[in-house]
Amino acid sequence: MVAPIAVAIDAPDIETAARWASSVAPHVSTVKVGLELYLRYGPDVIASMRGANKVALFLDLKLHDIPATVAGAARSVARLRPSILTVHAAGGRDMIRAAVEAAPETRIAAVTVLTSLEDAALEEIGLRGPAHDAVRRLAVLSVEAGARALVCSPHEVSSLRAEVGPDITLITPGVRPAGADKGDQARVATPEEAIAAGADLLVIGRPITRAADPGAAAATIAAALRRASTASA
Ligand SMILES: O=C(O)c1cc(=O)[nH]c(=O)n1[C@@H]1O[C@H](COP(=O)(O)O)[C@@H](O)[C@H]1O
Repeated sequence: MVAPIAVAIDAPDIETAARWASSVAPHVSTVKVGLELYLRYGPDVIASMRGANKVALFLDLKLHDIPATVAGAARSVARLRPSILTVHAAGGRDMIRAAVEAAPETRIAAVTVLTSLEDAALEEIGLRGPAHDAVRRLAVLSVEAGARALVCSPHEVSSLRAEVGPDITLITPGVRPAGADKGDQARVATPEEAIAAGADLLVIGRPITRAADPGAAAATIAAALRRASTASA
């Protein structure tokens, strides 16, 4: 059984991306293409990720603009049939709704507060914190605007679940196996903690892609999640 993990394929070139995708694909449900690859290669990178891999495609463009522009952008990429497309919740209610209406076949995921930000950073940019409250505010607004998925850190998952119910997909980056380098992530937890908190899909990049063998790293995390779910059953 594949694990509910979206591997962030943040690779510098399409050859590396294709190699990482095919090595992790047997172990995970999803691969995520973000700005680094999409801005360089556009739709070609999506085709290359799909290739022979039977994985869902998560397109992480974090759209954030006026509603008409976001609607146009969402319409442009909807024809690529990504299973998930991200927008920034901070773009506001009308912008989120515009994306949802423009891409009805795609699950629009609203990014609440980036997992790289902690409370001091929120204060600096003038977003009323603490992070936990800002995430809740943005999540409620996003769901009211029609978003069916939310991106938050593992720290906010259990309270968001209580707030938005079982039908909204909760996606958490900021995931680090015990002992792994946090890098630029601020609000982090282990894969087991994120799933126990109620996350539906874990976004994991560098702990897998920067390992000597990305396929083995993905398999190890997937096995740890299976063990944790058997132990809690
Ligand atoms: O939307 C995202 O996927 C996202 C939102 C967020 O708040 N934090 C965050 O790290 N991400 C993405 O998740 C991935 C995390 O990668 P690693 O830090 O390497 O595991 C990157 O591709 C980020 O762009």
